[in-house]
Amino acid sequence: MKHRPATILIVDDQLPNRRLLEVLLAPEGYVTWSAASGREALERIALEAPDLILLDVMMPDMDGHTMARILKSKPQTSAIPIIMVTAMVDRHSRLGSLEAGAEDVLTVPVDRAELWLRVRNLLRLKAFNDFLRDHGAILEKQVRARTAELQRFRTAMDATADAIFLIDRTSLLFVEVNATACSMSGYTREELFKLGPAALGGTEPDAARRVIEDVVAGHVEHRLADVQLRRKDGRQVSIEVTRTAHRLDEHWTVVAVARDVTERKKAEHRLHHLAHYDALTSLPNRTLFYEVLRKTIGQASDGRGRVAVLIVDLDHFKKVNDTLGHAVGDELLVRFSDRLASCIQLRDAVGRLGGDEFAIVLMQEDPHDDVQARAVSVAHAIREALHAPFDLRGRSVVSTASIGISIYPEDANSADTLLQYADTAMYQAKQGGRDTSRFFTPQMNADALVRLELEMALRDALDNEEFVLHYQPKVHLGTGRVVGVEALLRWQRPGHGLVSPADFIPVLEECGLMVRAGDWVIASVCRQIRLWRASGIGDVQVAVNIAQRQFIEGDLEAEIARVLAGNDIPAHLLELELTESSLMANTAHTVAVLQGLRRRGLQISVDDFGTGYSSLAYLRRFPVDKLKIDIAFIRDITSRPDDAAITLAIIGLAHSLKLEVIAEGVETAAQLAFLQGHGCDQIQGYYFSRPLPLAALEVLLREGHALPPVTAMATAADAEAVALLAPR
Ligand SMILES: Nc1nc2c(ncn2[C@@H]2O[C@H](COP(=O)(O)OP(=O)(O)OP(=O)(O)O)[C@@H](O)[C@H]2O)c(=O)[nH]1
Repeated sequence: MKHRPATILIVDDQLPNRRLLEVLLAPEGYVTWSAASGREALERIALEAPDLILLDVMMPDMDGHTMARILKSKPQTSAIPIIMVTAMVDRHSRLGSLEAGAEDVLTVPVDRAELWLRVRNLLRLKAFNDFLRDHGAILEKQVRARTAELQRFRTAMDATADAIFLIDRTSLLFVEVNATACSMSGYTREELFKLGPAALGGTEPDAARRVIEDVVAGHVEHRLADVQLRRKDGRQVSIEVTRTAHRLDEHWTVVAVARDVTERKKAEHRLHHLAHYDALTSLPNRTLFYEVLRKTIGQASDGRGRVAVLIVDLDHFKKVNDTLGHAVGDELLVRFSDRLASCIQLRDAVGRLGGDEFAIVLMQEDPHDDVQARAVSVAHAIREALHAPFDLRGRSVVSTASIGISIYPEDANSADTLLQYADTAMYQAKQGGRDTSRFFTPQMNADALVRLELEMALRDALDNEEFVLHYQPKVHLGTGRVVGVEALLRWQRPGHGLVSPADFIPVLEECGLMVRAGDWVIASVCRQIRLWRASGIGDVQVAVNIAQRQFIEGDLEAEIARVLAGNDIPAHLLELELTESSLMANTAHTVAVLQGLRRRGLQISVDDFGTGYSSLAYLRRFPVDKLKIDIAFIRDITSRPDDAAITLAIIGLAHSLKLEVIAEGVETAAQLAFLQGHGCDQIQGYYFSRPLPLAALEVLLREGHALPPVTAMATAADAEAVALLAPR
């Protein structure tokens, strides 16, 4: 760029002086302006400022000093360098010039070289100062622009509805946040700067670091993530986050933009609910029920389980609508759906398919669970539940239902077909006169009939005193003597003889009669103990089996206390046997009940031990006196090393916990010898005695049958030779 020549204003009242200076400066290429007085000079400067002023000190209207002071006092002119030109050479005069603001003083006659040098130096100084001033102004402008830009950026950041968090990769701390981040999290900016994503996400720092590293590596860039943000007040906010990584020099920063989606999630949830649940009954609608059925079938197909589908349709529902009105009809549907739900278990599902048609899916929980039998029980329970009239706005309404049942996999493999077949079966139930149920498969209908008869007969059995108790002795291996008996429930079914417990106990459980039957057993046993004490037989300890339901329903402890007191017998004569699995279920409550019973002096033993998953540590928590080794281990104890090892482990475990051990199902002398040889305390089994009816047991007790003492039974071969029931 070509520089413009410097402009120099010469101020002197003497024309020759001005001319002389112009002439002297001309060779240097400067542009010179002239003024004959201070006033004229000021006017000229006001038009355009020169780069330098050569100023005469002595002038008539305004002397040089005055003019210099004026120029230096104004910001527009203070930077113009002034050289005073004076004939006065004394120190006082020079200092006066400098004091007035002049940068330099030249004395006349002017030396050409000195003039050039001084002018040049001052012009250079001025140029440098101008540059500094201009540069400062530019910098200042840039800073102002940058600040404004940042301010705009921050305003924009703060104005967005999304929360923005800048996270430092190394420290995992927030280094910048916007206003929404503060309002969303409930923290101030300063508080947030001490936190990082782990604190807000409620995760471990390692997990947060993995996420940040993934973002930096580009694995999750721009992907939306649904996360829960934990506010300062502890509330959770559902947010949707996008994260991007940015690198500046060696530093990585991750920008997380979070949007509060709580309202959207709620709306989605509401929509989902509307789309999947029936508005009247709040039950799953056809769509959701179909999904549940499909999933249940999927699970069953993995585990080779069975599934039952029941379609339940109210009979003549239209009449209710027509006679009592639609609103009453609606109310009946709601109340009926409540009763339906009470007929199934937690793991089952019920839905409303539409109108007065409902559906139920029953799932098999374990291999012993018979879904087909349960379907019969549930259908029966639904019909029973409908026996009580509905009180609908003061009107008593009785209703019945027709039920159709299909079974996976016997009838079909798909949800559609199963529903269709259950519907067909339901239609057959309607055809069959309503208020009944039908399976899709004829054979299943026959089975259902048998099962229903069994259920009905069992209900009568309790009222008609058809149950009896048999007793199997328990023998102490140290003394060989009978130390107690186990009471076993038997059913003397009229016209059928003695029914196997395996056939009726599960039905008792399924149709909810187990607690009543259990109470009957406890009452009968206690009465029997009292009778034995009154007779010559004396004290006999009797073990009764307690079902899991007896712990859950009713007040077992109070019931037992009442019966013991009613018969005036000591508590230690009653022993309770629980299976390992019922002990493990519902632990807190079970432990409390057992502790109460044990404080009263009852003996507690764990039945079928070894078939569950009890660990030593777990067992310690239960108040237990005895472990009964399951028959499954005893059966092959002398031929299968595994069973022998488990039996030995149980004996060792029991003794280390100061518990007694009893082996059940001992049938041979070899089994007996093994158990005796390894310190088992008691046995029970056919080897000594089968379960006996009361009269036979009383003979055995009176005659004092016993096993020979342990020393006489050293080996298995010896044991075989020992008389089975040697009289004492
Ligand atoms: N109150 C009420 N009625 C409904 C609703 N949805 C359907 N309905 C009525 O329920 C009745 C269903 O009738 P159906 O099941 O075909 O016949 P039904 O009278 O029950 O006779 P059967 O099923 O053959 O024993 C129809 O009258 C429908 O209008 C509802 O949400 N509320």
